[in-house]
Amino acid sequence: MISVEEAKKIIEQNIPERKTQILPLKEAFGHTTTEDIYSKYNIPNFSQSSMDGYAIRFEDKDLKLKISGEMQAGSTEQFHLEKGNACRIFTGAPLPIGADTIVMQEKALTENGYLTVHDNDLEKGLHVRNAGSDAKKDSVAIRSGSYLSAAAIGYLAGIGCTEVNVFAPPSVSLILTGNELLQPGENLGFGQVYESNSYQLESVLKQCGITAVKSFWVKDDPSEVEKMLHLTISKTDIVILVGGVSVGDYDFVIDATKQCGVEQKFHKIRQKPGKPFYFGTKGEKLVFGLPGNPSSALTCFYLYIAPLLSEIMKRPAITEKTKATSTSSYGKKTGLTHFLKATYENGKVTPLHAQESYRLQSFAEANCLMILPEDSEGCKKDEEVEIIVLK
Ligand SMILES: Nc1nc2c(c(=O)[nH]1)N[C@H]1C(S)=C(S)[C@@H](COP(=O)(O)OP(=O)(O)OC[C@H]3O[C@@H](n4cnc5c(N)ncnc54)[C@H](O)[C@@H]3O)O[C@H]1N2
Ligand code: MOO
Repeated sequence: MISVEEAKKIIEQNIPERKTQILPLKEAFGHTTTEDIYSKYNIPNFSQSSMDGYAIRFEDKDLKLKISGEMQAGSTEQFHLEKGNACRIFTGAPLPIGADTIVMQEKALTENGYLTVHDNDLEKGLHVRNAGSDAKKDSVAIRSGSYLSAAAIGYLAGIGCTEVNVFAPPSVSLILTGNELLQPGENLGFGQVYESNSYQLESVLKQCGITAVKSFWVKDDPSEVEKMLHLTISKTDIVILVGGVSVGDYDFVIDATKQCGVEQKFHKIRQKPGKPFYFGTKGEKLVFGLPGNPSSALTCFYLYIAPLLSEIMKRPAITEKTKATSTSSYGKKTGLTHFLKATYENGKVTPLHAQESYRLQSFAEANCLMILPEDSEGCKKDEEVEIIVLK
């Protein structure tokens, strides 16, 4: 058995080469750019008004100005503003040639086609959006390695971009093993268990930006497990087997990985939950074996697979390590790192009541995992501990 830190290091040493992908802009949310993106145009492409009002020459502000024209958003014809004149203008409309300042209509009086300005705060250039102020023609609008937030997608659309080169999400297969598993919706019979791992894992994979997930169910039958592993390794970048990684007579996952030529990197970690976690590789393909207990499976995912996916796709992490003060004491034996389902608020962390790995009830309430290191005997009330916040 290896330590949590050793397991993390081994996974980091086996990160496959990153792939890139060109995506239509509307599908690129949450991805990270692989190259600088240039603006083909000055944005805005013309100087424009940011208010409904009147365009004037600043030097004319104290004169009675003749309103000699009108510009609305979408006007494609240019208008020349002569000295001593004003032009009616609306938000987003091009500034007339010669105008340099916008007077808000609330700060102007009009009478018989003439305008007087009543704005003590008027400055030259007020309410003018200069051409190229949001992006300069032929300059970098978004740097390589930028996370594409909703705002970034909007900004790229605003400079006329239609597609972007991003780090590609790996494709993932989930193989759920177990004769006892039943789909939610069916009547639960004696000895049966609702299959919940694919639900939580597909959800958290989605949170990690992975939508190309295929889930397969196989019985506890060595040849079925092997056949499915063989098929999924050939078709996807990452295979996650769930259940059947322990030492029982019907746990066939480790044998199947051997039969499929997967090189074992580790099996079993000194941690609770998730002790029998498995990791192996076949070429660039990664194979994980998550323990079947739902709480163990999800904990291992947060600890090891989520950070790996963030690294592959250069996305922000979905967890964050920080420190907090424990509101209660918690005792444990030395030898395993414990990850307790807990709640975190205002710098304080409270371990929840149900820590057994078959239970998801406390996990459903938790917003963090409290870390009690391998060599510790737990923590005391008011002691500072490390936690992993689940975003
Ligand atoms: N003699 C030993 N027995 C066990 C050990 C050990 O060290 N020595 N380790 C225990 C630990 S810790 C864990 S964790 C489990 C892991 O077992 P497996 O990965 O082989 O998982 P299964 O036996 O297939 O299932 C465990 C448990 O989880 C339920 N399960 C499985 N898949 C799903 C699913 N998709 N949805 C919902 N529930 C699922 C399954 O019904 C079992 O109750 O091994 C211990 N044993
Ligand atoms: O480690 Mo197991 O994952 O405790 O139930």
